[in-house]
Amino acid sequence: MTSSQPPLKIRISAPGKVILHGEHSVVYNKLAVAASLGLRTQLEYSEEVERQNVVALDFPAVNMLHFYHVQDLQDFIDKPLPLIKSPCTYNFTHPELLDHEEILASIATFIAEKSGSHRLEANQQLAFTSFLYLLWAFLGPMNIQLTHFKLRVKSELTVSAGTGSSASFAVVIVAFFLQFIRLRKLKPKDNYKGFNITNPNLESFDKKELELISKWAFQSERIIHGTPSGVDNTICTYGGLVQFRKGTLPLLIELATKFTTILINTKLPRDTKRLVSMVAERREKYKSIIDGILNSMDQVSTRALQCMQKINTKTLNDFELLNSYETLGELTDLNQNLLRCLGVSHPKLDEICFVLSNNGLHGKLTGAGGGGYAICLVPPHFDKVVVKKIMEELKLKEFDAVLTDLGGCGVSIDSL
Ligand SMILES: Nc1ncnc2c1ncn2[C@@H]1O[C@H](COP(=O)(O)OP(=O)(O)O)[C@@H](O)[C@H]1O
Ligand SMILES: C[C@@](O)(CCOP(=O)(O)O)CC(=O)O
Repeated sequence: MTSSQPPLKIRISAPGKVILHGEHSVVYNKLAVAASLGLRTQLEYSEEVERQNVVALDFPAVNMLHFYHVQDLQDFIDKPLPLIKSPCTYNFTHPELLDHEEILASIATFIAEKSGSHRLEANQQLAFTSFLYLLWAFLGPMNIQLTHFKLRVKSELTVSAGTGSSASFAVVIVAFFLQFIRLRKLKPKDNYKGFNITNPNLESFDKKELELISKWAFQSERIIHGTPSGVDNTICTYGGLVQFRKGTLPLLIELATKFTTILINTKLPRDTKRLVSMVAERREKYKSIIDGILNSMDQVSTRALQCMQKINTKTLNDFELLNSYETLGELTDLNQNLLRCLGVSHPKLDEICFVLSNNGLHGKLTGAGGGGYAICLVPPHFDKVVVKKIMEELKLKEFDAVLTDLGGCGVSIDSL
């Protein structure tokens, strides 16, 4: 991205996530329990490209391969960054100082002017807006002359299905800008605040950097979701198992035990923003009733977390293990019914849960609902032949079903 230095290559990846308990209620400060997935989003940045003066943005998950003139992007990031305080107080460690709405308005104008011939679809527009937002926020205040590059972000996750594709996308882009600044040893322009990078290890991010990545990915989630709770960007940054309550520090739990799940895709698209605002409308109309449901969800998350933590200690005997999984199954049924009361289930999700319960397992939707994925924990003692049979039955009903373990590692800098 900068001239006069050897071409750079960077690879970053981040996991997707599942919410085990607490979707929707987490928006109202209730407890959520989420885990990362083995499925990841991968970013590849390369300055070894054939076309000079051209920036290629390749986001295959949303069918977007666009080319822009380097100078157009340079002019864009050289504009004064809209801030709520003076530039001398800002650098990339202060996302809270951005004038979010003003930046989005400038980006919308830029996209309208420069994307003339490419008519962007809604999912492409959101991805591109998020990229430009982060590009400007990180590199706008830096002394930098952009040159040609190619940025490709591919993903093993299904987009818009509740497994955190947007947070995972945001995390790799943010982590990339941070890594780029570290490798290029960029310095701020005179009118912006200086900063110190204290982590000497260029192959991983330290605690402070991870905090920053999660914070910035939250900004991107605001663009894509409107009013995110913050659970998705947290789990996609840190990986493992996360106990999350809005406004408090997330508690990270390292998984010592294998938690196997079946993930079942209804293949029905859904819109998180719409589902979250639908719950808000329902709450407005039936406040005390919905608050009762949200409080029950908080209790479900608390009990489920206790159970998982017990299992994670690896000290339970067979009987205790069986009991803990039985409780987890009952809590899953309870939560699915509560989510149904909130209006975020779907007949296809209910059908999946019915197939599972008919065969001795328990399922619930995961993420915003309305379609997307259902999740089902498989106890270690559960008959593998029955699991196979269930998966075949689900496939016959045209659902996609995969077995996967929870707890992939968080954002990582991958070797080239
Ligand atoms: N790999 C990706 N590449 C580009 N954009 C992505 C990618 N993954 C997600 N997005 C963006 O995030 C949006 C999906 O967000 P959302 O509906 O919250 O789904 P999810 O529940 O999977 O996070 C897409 O419309 C797109 O704008
Ligand atoms: C419904 C909600 O709790 C989870 C949304 O998850 P997803 O977008 O479906 O991955 C919203 C949020 O936490 O911001």
